[in-house]
Amino acid sequence: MAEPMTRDEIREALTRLPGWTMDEARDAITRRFVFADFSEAFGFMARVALVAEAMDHHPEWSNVYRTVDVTLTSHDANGVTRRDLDLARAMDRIAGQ
Ligand SMILES: C[C@H](O)[C@H](O)[C@H]1CNC2=NC(N)=NC(=O)C2=N1
Repeated sequence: MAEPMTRDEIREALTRLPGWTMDEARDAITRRFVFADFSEAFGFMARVALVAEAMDHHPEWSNVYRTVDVTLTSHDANGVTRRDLDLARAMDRIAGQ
């Protein structure tokens, strides 16, 4: 089982992922992405889905029109691991935000 990161380690890593915040209650990191319209939002999700599958690490997310709310946590570690940070970085790159 992967080891979860400490809250201090997560906090330090999030200084380089400014759009993301810690959800301590859920031992996760979260971010809200807002796009120009639904088509952009869904295109983002489609591209992220392929990256997540390739990483074998998947987001918990919901989409309402042009907004995508994302929660990342590592289920097998019951907490945040480097895989969550890697996926967050990939999502930011894909979103261009
Ligand atoms: C069997 C499969 O490899 C595992 O369930 C992977 C899939 N995607 C995953 N995604 C996330 N977020 N956490 C996991 O622990 C995880 N495990």
